[in-house]
Amino acid sequence: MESIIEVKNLKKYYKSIKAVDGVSFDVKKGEIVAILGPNGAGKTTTLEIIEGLRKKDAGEIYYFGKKIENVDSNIKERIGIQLQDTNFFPNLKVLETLKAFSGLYKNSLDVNKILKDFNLEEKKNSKVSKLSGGQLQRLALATAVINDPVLLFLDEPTTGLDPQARRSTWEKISDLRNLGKTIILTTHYMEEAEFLADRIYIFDQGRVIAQGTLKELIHSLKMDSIITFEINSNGNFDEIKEELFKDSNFQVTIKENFYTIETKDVESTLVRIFEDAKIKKFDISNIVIRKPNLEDVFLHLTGKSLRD
Ligand SMILES: Nc1ncnc2c1ncn2[C@@H]1O[C@H](COP(=O)(O)OP(=O)(O)OP(=O)(O)O)[C@@H](O)[C@H]1O
Repeated sequence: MESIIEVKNLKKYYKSIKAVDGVSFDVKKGEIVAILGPNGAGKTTTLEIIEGLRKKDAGEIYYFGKKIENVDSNIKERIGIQLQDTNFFPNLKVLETLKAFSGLYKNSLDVNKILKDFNLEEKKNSKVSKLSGGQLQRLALATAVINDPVLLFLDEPTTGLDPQARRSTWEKISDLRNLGKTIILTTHYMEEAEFLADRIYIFDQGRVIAQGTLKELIHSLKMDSIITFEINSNGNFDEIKEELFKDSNFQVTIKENFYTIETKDVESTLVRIFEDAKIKKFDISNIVIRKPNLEDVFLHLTGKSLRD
């Protein structure tokens, strides 16, 4: 399938900080690609280099199959950018803001249709400074699509939003994909990448540490389920705590009285846990069996949590 963006061995160093350290990826026509990573992983720097807002130190960038050195006006007409913090003029009204953005392009969509599509009709005469976080985010998305771009860059499109506003932004982004847009977004929410992305690149410390579809990334863990539970004992539990399941081939993590066991065989693992509980006289509570997620992929690769 046709690549809309391709990046090869991109680098950007700030003195000793390797913000982007040899990143390669591509985005194909019609897909949503998520760059997932913790704070400081290099997501924004990567995006802003491709958008032409920062200079690269090394690497190659291809737009629509052609190698480019600068993001020229031809490309600018065909892309839409939502920055991490869009600073609108606070005293400008919503409609005025959209008109100002539409004036930047040769071709732009009808402003009234955009107001409707992004559920901002009621707010068209409100000053930007009076908008809620969710409304501001919708305005940022609306300004990013005003030129009807082929490719959309969304930098952390839902950071700071409450769960309801986040959901509705996700729906909006899905609608844009259904309209045929190609989208690259950054996020540090694994749920966002899980919900939206056709393919995911996991970033850490300026590098791509894993990539694939959600299914492929989870599959790479080679575990089917994760069982967590709490153990309580009347006896001196601390003494046996580390010894429990030591003779098993379980992958066990202990945090206070909470055990996490990764397993390919839920049934036999559960049998073993309850047998041990009976023999060694401890109680089990709060047992949860869940499927692995992107957080587990990240934890396995880096030994740390996405939100540390
Ligand atoms: N202009 C700059 N000068 C110096 N260091 C910078 C600059 N911009 C970014 N960095 C550093 O580069 C690294 C990557 O930053 P970047 O903003 O790209 O990460 P990020 O993954 O987007 O993080 P976040 O999720 O917090 O936005 C960080 O260590 C950051 O402090």
